[in-house]
Amino acid sequence: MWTVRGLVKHYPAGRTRLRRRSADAPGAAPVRANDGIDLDVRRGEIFGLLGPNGAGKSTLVRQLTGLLRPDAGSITLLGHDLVAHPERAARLIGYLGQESTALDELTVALAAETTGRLRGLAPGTARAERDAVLDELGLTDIAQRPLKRLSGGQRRLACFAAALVGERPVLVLDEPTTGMDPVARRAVWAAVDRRRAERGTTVLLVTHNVIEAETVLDRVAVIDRGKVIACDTPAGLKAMVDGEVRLDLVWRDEPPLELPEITALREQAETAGRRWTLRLPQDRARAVVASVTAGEAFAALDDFTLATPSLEDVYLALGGSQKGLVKA
Ligand SMILES: Nc1ncnc2c1ncn2[C@@H]1O[C@H](COP(=O)(O)OP(=O)(O)OP(=O)(O)O)[C@@H](O)[C@H]1O
Repeated sequence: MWTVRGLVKHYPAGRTRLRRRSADAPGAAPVRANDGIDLDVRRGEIFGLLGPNGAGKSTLVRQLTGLLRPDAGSITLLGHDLVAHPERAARLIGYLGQESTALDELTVALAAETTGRLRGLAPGTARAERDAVLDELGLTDIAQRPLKRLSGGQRRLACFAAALVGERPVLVLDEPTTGMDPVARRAVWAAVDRRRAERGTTVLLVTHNVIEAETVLDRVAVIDRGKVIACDTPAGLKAMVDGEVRLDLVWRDEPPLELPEITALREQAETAGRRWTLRLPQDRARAVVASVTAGEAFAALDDFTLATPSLEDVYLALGGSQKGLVKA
């Protein structure tokens, strides 16, 4: 129902956000933010875009929602050509972007009601939908507070509520749960599930949060440097690194490098301060745990954890260009 083929988007050199210094150099190349993206999102699915900072996710989403014109490629949503008719996206998609500045001056109730009115609801219907959605998300008590006086998580939830008013068949959520507490997160996923079950709503979700991605997504496209480097169910992707485990060792102070087994481990470890992360076959991990917990090294160890692979490990196994997915 949502088909994307050969999508390309360049930003001119010199207007780059993250690479400003190199882009200012004379002759700097334009940024190829999306570099030939193909996607097929099915009706009723919760489809994720996962990738590190600067991978090109927001650029892709802005094109998919008709806000940014691609340099090349095609986008069709529910039979509509969104490259030729980007204005049609607003009738098909409820979009929650990363920023809420447009709604910040309004109260929670007015933000929801106004969104409903802008989407063509009659005044009475907009008010009724507003009340229902605020109640569903537990926002009734703060309905009369302006968004700019709320905490980051509350503001995010209020914007999510507004995006739900005036039902659209597709929801695009760009990191919807950032800053939310667990109660608010659960309310978001319950609201998404309900719409999918009752109306077959399709959801495109941009996320950095690996745990959330693994629990809520039906399928996920891993994006790196403007390309889709893998696309499958979370379980399908994780099967690629089956048999590997992640071992984290946290040293109290300095690692005991006088011990040869520890020096050998350092070669394979990714280090971040006192933490060493190793990705190892299961039996090798067991042997390493046995040696660091039984021997002299144990006294120097503050903590250790063994974990099954996550989508982060999949990203690294696929040759991802960054050290990981986690937002800096
Ligand atoms: N308006 C812009 N002008 C110039 N370059 C841009 C612009 N927006 C993004 N870029 C560049 O395009 C690339 C992709 O950025 P994009 O924001 O799409 O990534 P992202 O995956 O959404 O990152 P994040 O997770 O940080 O939001 C980056 O190199 C970025 O610096």
